Amino acid sequence: MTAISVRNISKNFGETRALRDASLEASFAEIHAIVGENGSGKSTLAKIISGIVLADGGDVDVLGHRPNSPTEAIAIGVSTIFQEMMLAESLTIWENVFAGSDSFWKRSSSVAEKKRQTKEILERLADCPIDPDWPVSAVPLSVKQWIVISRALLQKPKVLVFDESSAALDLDATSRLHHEMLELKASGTAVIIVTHRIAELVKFADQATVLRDGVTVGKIGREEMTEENLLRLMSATTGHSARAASKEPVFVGERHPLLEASNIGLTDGAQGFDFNLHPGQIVGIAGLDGAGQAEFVRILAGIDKAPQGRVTVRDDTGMMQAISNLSDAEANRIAYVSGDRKKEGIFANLSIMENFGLALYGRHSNAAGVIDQKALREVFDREKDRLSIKFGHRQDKITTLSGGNQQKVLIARAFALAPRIIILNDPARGVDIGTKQDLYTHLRAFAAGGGAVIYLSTEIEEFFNFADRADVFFEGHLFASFEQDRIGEESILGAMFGQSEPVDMSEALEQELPSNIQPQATAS
Ligand SMILES: Nc1ncnc2c1ncn2[C@@H]1O[C@H](COP(=O)(O)OP(=O)(O)OP(=O)(O)O)[C@@H](O)[C@H]1O
Repeated sequence: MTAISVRNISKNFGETRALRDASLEASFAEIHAIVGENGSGKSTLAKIISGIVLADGGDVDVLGHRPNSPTEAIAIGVSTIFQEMMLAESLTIWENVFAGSDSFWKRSSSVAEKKRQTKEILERLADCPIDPDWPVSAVPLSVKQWIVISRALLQKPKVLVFDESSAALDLDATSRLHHEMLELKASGTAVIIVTHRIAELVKFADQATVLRDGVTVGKIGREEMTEENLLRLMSATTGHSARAASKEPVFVGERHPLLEASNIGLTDGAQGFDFNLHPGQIVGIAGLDGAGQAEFVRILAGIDKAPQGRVTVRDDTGMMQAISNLSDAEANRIAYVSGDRKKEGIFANLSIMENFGLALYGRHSNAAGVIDQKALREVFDREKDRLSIKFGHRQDKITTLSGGNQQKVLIARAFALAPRIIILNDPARGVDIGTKQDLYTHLRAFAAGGGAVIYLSTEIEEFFNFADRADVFFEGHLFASFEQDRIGEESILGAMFGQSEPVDMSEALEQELPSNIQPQATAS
């Protein structure tokens, strides 16, 4: 039975044609994915189904209605989970879970009951103890994502729309989420999911609608659902799928570490661990949510201070300089790209250009502080071409960009800073597969030129054919380290669950350089 039938939809935002001819048919008891490159119109289509955006043209039938507002959509049984988390940070967890719910449940449940339900669902989903009275501001990004998900699930929807493009969920959490989706499907719900995680989608979606430049270019059923088929349809014009993840030429040069972290403890009194990074090296960082890896990369980037231990970077003269705050990091050309772009990355009220240029003003202004806008625009144009950022005008607000394109602006800003070390904290969340491949190519070229990369990812597949070393965190410390040829799903997953022998990183410091970094032949 058809739950959703939208046909020949068009939608413009000013001059941007977000959807030109989009159609989607989904049944009850079905998991239906919407896939496509960044900016292809996936979120816009999802928002039309949820009544958040109104179509300019075409037929919309959702559960027999054409929802004209989110409230109308909720009233007919549509729940939505969006990319950009809508949470009131100063309120408690339970207040957020039940925000706006009283009108649907007609104040049927007491505060105590709401708290009980919040605790029950969140502990199941987040797999950790939760106090419903905690303020949302105190919980990590992944728990915030679960709060938004719980809010939608508790409404027992007939249609659930899930725009997961930037979901902050690790591997284990993703499988719990898939389990919830399968349960919903079994109870008859039509689950619509917007995703870039093609490899996972192939395992559990029943149908996929593929968008390219605002047009539905195909629908793929369970039997034909392979990564190759999806990628071919998604990127027929760009040929991204054909791009092999080949290794670039490697950096030939400096033998000494560029960055060293010694005796780092993420909590006071913790057993310390060491870490090093050489020029030309790409180090992947993994771990289950809460294992310490996110805190660690923030320390390396000078954002937070290590409770214990010391981070140093070799400066241009060969001296090791301490990194204890952001200005140390900036002075030593360490750039940071956050995956939590809403909290740490973008300034929602500023334009695309302002968001890009903020950190560059110092470099492109004269002695009187006047910014050289022309020079800045040139840098922007170069970076936007490099990362294929799609937008209307430079002066449009950054929030008018699709999620993936916002993320690209932040990556472009990091490159434009001409860093020596780039630290990326799950940067590919919400970024389409073609752009991911481009990002890997840029990062490899950056490393080949003598830069060094620290790349935290919740998708360990990202490390394959890309990272020179993968360091895995477990229970608050660096637990295992794998060189290139040992980077694989089994090794990394095992370590994420604490299943391999911890390595002694102080020994690793003494060891040979990674195989891809050859010492330079010295002319004598
Ligand atoms: N509110 C808005 N104002 C202006 N332009 C918008 C708005 N919302 C979306 N767009 C534009 O419409 C196009 C499609 O955006 P949409 O968010 O639907 O893409 P998407 O496929 O979900 O992308 P992503 O994978 O990056 O999340 C983009 O070019 C985007 O910049």
